[in-house]
Amino acid sequence: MPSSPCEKEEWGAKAWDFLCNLRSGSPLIQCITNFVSMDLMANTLLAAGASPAMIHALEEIPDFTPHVHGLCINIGTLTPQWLPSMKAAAIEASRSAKPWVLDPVAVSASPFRLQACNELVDLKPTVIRGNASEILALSNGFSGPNKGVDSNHSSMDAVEAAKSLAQTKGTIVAVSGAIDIITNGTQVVGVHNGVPMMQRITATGCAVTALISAFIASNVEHPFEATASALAVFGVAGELGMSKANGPSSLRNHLIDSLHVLDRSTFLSHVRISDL
Ligand SMILES: Nc1ncnc2c1ncn2[C@@H]1O[C@H](COP(=O)(O)OP(=O)(O)OP(=O)(O)O)[C@@H](O)[C@H]1O
Ligand SMILES: Cc1ncsc1CCO
Ligand SMILES: [Mg+2]
Repeated sequence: MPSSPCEKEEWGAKAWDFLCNLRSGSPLIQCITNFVSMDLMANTLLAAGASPAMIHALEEIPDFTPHVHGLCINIGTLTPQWLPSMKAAAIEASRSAKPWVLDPVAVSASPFRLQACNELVDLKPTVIRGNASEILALSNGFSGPNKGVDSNHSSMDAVEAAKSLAQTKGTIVAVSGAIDIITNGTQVVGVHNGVPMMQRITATGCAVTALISAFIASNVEHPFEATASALAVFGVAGELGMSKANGPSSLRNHLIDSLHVLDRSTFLSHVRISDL
């Protein structure tokens, strides 16, 4: 459903305020993530104004995690050795009332991955962010052949699965794609920003999940709106970056630069968030 001009302005102004809160507060975000995404994720957080820390040793969780503002857990290159750190950090975050986000990368690739993901979901992430194939698989408890870490579904195919997952698990669910879908089980919002070439850069999804962690850590009273805002800011940075890029490699750099210099009027003229 297209948004009214008033609704559009309200969402844009809110999303900008949330980015300002992130920039002024510079939250410390712990990321336990896959080897592919570490660089882009850390640089995305820095460009947005947050402070990333890729700390994953089980021995360090009790000392470090209580001091972070937000946590991002991503199972992209999961091994049995990493899972205890992820669970310990999630438990510590919940205990100290810090928001955390789960990225269920390639959840259907194996029963091991699905089981690990289900165990992490039971530790009550504030937000789950995946592509459409991942959210469909997680919601339906499906493990079987899929397209690895990439999606072979449209985000709109996953709206009901996302709502059902949000309702049964009591979390916010975000599905990335041409239209990013954000739901808390009742309300559904769409973000119509971004460019298709963002899919041709590995770990843009992982990076936006980390950005969601920083947005919800900086706006703890409003995790649903902050999640939509993070996706909109990242999408707008992609659009601005694309206007200077020649392909995926230069888009990666221009997206980071655009996120760093993003100003209010440019953001407000590009942001497209609406109720669905
Ligand atoms: N067709 C599209 N048009 C506009 N933006 C898109 C499109 N597809 C993806 N995006 C944007 O690209 C980013 C990454 O989303 P994507 O769904 O590709 O994540 P992903 O599959 O989890 O990626 P990865 O696993 O490589 O990190 C999101 O910000 C999303 O909004
Ligand atoms: C390519 C790839 N493989 C495992 S994680 C990852 C990064 C994108 O999700
Ligand atoms: Mg992904």
